[in-house]
Amino acid sequence: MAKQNMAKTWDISQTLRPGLPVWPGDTAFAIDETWAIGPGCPVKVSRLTLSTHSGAHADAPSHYDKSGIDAASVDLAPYLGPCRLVTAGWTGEHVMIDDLDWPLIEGEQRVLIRTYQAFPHDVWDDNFRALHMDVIERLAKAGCRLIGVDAASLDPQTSKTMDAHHAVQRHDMRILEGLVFDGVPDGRYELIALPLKIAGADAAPVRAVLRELS
Ligand SMILES: Nc1ccccc1C(=O)C[C@H](N)C(=O)O
Ligand SMILES: [Zn+2]
Ligand SMILES: [Zn+2]
Repeated sequence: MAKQNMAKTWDISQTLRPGLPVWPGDTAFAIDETWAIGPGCPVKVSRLTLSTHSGAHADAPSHYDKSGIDAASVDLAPYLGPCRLVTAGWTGEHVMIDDLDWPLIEGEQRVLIRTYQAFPHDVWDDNFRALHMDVIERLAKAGCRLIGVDAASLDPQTSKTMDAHHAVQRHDMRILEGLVFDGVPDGRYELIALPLKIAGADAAPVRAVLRELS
């Protein structure tokens, strides 16, 4: 039988590992052995300790909305389907409306925004580029249901008002953060990034993948 051509895929997830850069003060990633293979024990089993916002993850509405639903309750449709990866300019605390190519974005239900030329895998970046809330409003008007970023948050690290998250809340959009776009060309892909089904969680890790559209 002819060898089936497999569609090209890109893993856009961070590796969850000890030393993973996390939000200042948040829970460090740890993995510990509960059992080890040896005499009388046929298996290795480990225990994970991690923040809900570790690595590539999906915020649940409960992260920014006191009456918001948890990660186990979100509909999966936004996290699975065609998306557009675009690159914002490289300067400024916020990605502004003029930093994005709106004719490419118009009509896209899932929009991924690259702010890093090279993802900071091994250091925490206090100055990641946030999205101006006007960008969220314009994305919602353009039909966007899910926003994905390579930054650690949609809002600046020092934000107390969480303007971008609350604009997302107003339009009931969904969020992916901590994605890694290095080596992935701008363009249209199939996004696969399903949040783990964790009851009560304000966010959940995802194994985020982009697949060539057939
Ligand atoms: N771990 C945290 C602890 C406190 C405040 C924010 C965070 C974040 O990680 C930011 C989050 N990813 C966000 O959705 O904005
Ligand atoms: Zn988050
Ligand atoms: Zn967030």
